[in-house]
Amino acid sequence: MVESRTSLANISGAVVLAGAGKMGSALLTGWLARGLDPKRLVVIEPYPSDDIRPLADRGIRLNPAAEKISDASALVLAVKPQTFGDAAPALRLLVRSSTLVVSIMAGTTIAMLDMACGGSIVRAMPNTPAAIGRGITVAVAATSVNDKQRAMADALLRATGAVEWIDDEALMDAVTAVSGSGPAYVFLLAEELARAGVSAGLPADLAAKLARETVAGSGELLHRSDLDAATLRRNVTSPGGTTAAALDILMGEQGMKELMTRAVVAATKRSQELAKS
Ligand SMILES: NC(=O)C1=CN([C@@H]2O[C@H](COP(=O)(O)OP(=O)(O)OC[C@H]3O[C@@H](n4cnc5c(N)ncnc54)[C@H](O)[C@@H]3O)[C@@H](O)[C@H]2O)C=CC1
Ligand SMILES: O=C(O)[C@@H]1CCC=N1
Repeated sequence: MVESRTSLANISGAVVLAGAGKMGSALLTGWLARGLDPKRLVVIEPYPSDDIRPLADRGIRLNPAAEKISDASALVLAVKPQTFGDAAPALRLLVRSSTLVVSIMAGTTIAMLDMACGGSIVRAMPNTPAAIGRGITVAVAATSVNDKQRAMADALLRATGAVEWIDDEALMDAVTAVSGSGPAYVFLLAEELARAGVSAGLPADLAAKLARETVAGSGELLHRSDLDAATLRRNVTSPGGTTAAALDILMGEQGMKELMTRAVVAATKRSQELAKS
C-alpha cells in the first residue's frame, strides 16, 4: 500500500489543525510523538487548553493571522460539526486546490466539505484511544485526492493508531456508530459494572477498581490474542457456573444484542441527520 510509506518527518509545508479539543489534541500528541516537526504545525483554537499553550515554546504556531499561513499543505478539521459553518469562511482562506483537507467531523460529508472549503478532501473517523496511540480510524478519500495526498493523510491518521481505508462514503455513518462512538459504550460498561458491584455489597472504590481493571485487562487480552471475542467469552464461561448465570441475563431477551443493535442504529441515524443539517 502506498499510504504507509510517507513519514510525518517528510511532510513539506505546514499542517494546520483547526480545533484542539479532545480529538484534535489527541491527533496533535500523536503527530509530535511520531516526529512531525513542531515548526510545521499551526493550531487554530479559540480556547487553547493548558496542555496546548506551552507547545508554542516548542515552535508550534498558535492562532497566527490567516495571511501568515501561506504554506498549508494539510488542513485538519477537528471542530464540532455544529460550529463548522461559522469556522469555515476563515478556514477556506488557507485552502488551495493542492491542499489536503482531512476532516474528522461526524456526519459531515465530502460534498459538504467541498462546498464549505474546497481542497483535496479526506473524510475520516478516529476514536479517543487515539490519545494513547491505540485508536482506529476509518478514512475515505474524494476522487480528487492524489496518491501523495492520500499518503500524507494516512501518515497523519496512522500517528494515532490503525487506519482502514474504505471506498464507500455511505459506510461512514455506521463506522461512526461502531468505532467513533464505541469507546463510550465500553466506558459505560465499566461504569455500570462498578455500580452493580456496589449494589452487590462491594465498597465503591474496590468496585471501581475491579471494573476498570477488568475492562482494561479484557481489552488488552482481546488486543493481544489471536482468538475472537466470542471464544474469549466462552473461555470464561464454565458450564453451570457463575458466568453462565450472568450471561443468561445479558444474552437473553432485551439483553446486550438488542440494546447494542438499538444503540448503533440510533448513532447511525444521528450521523445521517448531521449530514442533512
Ligand atoms: N470526541 C470523540 O470521541 C470524537 C470526535 N470526533 C469529531 O471530532 C470533532 C471534535 O470533537 P471533540 O474534540 O470531541 O470536541 P471538542 O469540543 O473537545 O473540540 C472542538 C474544539 O474546536 C474549537 N473551536 C471552536 N470553534 C473553532 C474555530 N472557529 N476554529 C478553530 N477551533 C474552534 C473548540 O474551542 C474546541 O476546543 C467533532 O467534529 C467530532 O465529531 C470524531 C471522532 C471521535
Ligand atoms: O459523539 C459524537 O458526535 C462524536 C463522533 C464520534 C464520537 N464522538
